[in-house]
Amino acid sequence: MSLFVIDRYLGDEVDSTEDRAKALLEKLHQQAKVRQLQLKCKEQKVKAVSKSHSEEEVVDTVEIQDHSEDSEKRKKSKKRKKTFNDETSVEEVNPGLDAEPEVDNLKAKKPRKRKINKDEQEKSISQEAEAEKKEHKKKVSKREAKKSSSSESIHSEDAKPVHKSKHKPGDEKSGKGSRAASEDTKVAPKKNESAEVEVSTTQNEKDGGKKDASVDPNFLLLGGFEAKPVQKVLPVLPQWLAKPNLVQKDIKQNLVSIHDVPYLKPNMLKKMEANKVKSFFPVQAEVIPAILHSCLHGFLVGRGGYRPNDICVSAPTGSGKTLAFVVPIVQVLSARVVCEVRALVVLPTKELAQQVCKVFNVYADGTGLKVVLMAGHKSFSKEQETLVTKKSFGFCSLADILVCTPGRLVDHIHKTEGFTLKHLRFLVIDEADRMIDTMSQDWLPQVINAAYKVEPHDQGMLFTRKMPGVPTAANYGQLQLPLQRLLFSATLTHNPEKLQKLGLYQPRLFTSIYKQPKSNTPQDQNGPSTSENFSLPAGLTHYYIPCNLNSKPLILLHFLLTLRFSRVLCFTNSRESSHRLFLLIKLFGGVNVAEFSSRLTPGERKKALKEFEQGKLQLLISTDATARGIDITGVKCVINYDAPQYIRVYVHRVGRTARGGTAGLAFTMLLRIQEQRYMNMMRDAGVPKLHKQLVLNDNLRQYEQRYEEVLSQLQRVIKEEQAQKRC
Ligand SMILES: Nc1ncnc2c1ncn2[C@@H]1O[C@H](COP(=O)(O)OP(=O)(O)OP(=O)(O)O)[C@@H](O)[C@H]1O
Repeated sequence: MSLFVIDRYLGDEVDSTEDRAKALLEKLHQQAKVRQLQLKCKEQKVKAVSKSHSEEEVVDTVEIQDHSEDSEKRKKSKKRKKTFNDETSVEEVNPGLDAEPEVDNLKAKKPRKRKINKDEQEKSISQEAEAEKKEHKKKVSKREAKKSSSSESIHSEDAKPVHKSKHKPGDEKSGKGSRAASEDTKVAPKKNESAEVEVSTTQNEKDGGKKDASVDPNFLLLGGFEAKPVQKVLPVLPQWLAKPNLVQKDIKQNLVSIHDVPYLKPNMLKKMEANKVKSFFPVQAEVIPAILHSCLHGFLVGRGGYRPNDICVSAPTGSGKTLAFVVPIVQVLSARVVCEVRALVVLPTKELAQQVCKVFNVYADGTGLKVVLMAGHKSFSKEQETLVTKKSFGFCSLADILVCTPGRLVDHIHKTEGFTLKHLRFLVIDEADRMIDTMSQDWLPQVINAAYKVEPHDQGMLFTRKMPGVPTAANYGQLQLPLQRLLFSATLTHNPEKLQKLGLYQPRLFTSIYKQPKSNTPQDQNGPSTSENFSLPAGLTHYYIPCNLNSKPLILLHFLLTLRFSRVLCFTNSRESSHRLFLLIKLFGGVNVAEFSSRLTPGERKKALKEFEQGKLQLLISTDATARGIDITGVKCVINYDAPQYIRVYVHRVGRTARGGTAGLAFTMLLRIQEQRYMNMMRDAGVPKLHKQLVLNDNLRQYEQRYEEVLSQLQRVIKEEQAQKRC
């Protein structure tokens, strides 16, 4: 019989956990022992009856186990074999009874059993056997029902091993352990187990698996592997971008007396008054003290690991950003003893570099500071001469403040002997968004490498600068010069990915583009959006003029000749278009006009700008070369003869008027086909309402005849120019 048991077990060995099998076997073992005790007390006849019952029971039990162990796939067969070999000593098995109570019963009944007669014994045994049989049948039917049930019953099967795996192997050896093991299949799980059970059960219910009535409530239900809705990941801006320092847009309403701005020295205040600057514009009132504060503890040495915050400024065109860096740099550097390049200002164009250099010269006058322009306006060798000089003891710098374009700067870094940026304290990047776009030229990493370059003879020197790394005591134990980056633009990107290219250190953002969060949603709490959203001068009024290709030049002539607009800056999208329009207006006559584009030599461009500024020209026709940063006083009106393709271009073009808190007009000529796209672009960028300016055909008729004549002349002139070019 026992051999049969073993064979059946081995043959049908299937999935269940080791623990569960052990516990079950332990239970069977106990029951067999009890049975043995009982059998010893019984007569031979009774034994035979009992044996026949037991045989039936064993078959049942084996069947039950076959069912229950269908899921025992992970059990190792070796171990299993061993366990069942041990079991071979069990002659009879009665799996339906709980072991322990039976033993107790037996102990109590033993003395009495001797007295009861054979019939009574037989009766009681057959009753017992019947009861056992019924109980087994019940269990078998339950298990079968469970097996046939859906995924829920699979979960319940899975649950059992989890529950049982909590047993300590040692416990199973003792009787107590065996009871614990047997009880464990029915008793509610311990604290953390119950959590698992509850979660899985509720999940199961949630998942729509209606609880099968046939499932034993004592079994664990695990599972709930249903796909859950994936939460959308919202972009979160870094704190410095999400919560910037707000700069007021309206200049006139927010002027701050120069005496109310902290950290300014009397010398500087005097100089400002001498230049008729009595109040600071909002951006200056915010940024100047911030830069000066970062230099309070000496501009040369970063003590105890001190490294100043980098500063980013995004303020409208004409809001005074230039003075916001010129004033603090000049004040701080005027305390220097030895002339070294301590401030480097990088700008995208020659004209801009010249303009900024001029402002530095005004404020550095009388301080002993040397301001040098390096933008390709002189030959390379002449620039080298203005940068360094060779003395008996080595090279000496001739510049404290260097204003340059990136191309020329990189050339000098590599080719000018004795030129060093090792003492650089301020790196100013004006028109920073444009400069980020030109980062593909790799100029910034080259500047940074030059600033942190350590030459052999520098080793062990007091202020040798190391490339900033992890802030440790060792890294900051040494005194060194801090390098601070200052970024300025009217259209500075708020895109952290782009700004990351600049390797900013704990930056502070000063901006006039800031939307207060409307709600508590995470999107709104992120502060300004990273989408292209710009602020424009408060004094600027925007118009658009619906037109067609033929009426465009006539409308311009109407503005100049009839409406008598003066100091008009007119933008086209290409230098060819610029030149053609310039020739047309010139041939038409009656307007003082000049052009500004890369067709002209730097000298011709300079002359054109100067004459326009002096009011000698009524109209300056330009490409986007003058769109950025150029500060021409008195520009009353900007006309976009060709509609700009990008919002940044629009912002910079129209920003040539309404500067420094003054009023200005911006007109854009739009073909019917361009209108919708243009309006969408303006709306998305948060540009204030555009006014429609209609020009009646009647007003243009007076120019039509002359215009026809000029067109034929224009063809001829252009042909001549092309012929000259070929020669
Ligand atoms: N505090 C001030 N008081 C009077 N005028 C000022 C003051 N600050 C700047 N300005 C004048 O305002 C004009 C615009 O200044 P600036 O060129 O610095 O503007 P910006 O912000 O750099 O413009 P853009 O973005 O176009 O380069 C200049 O003519 C400048 O002289």
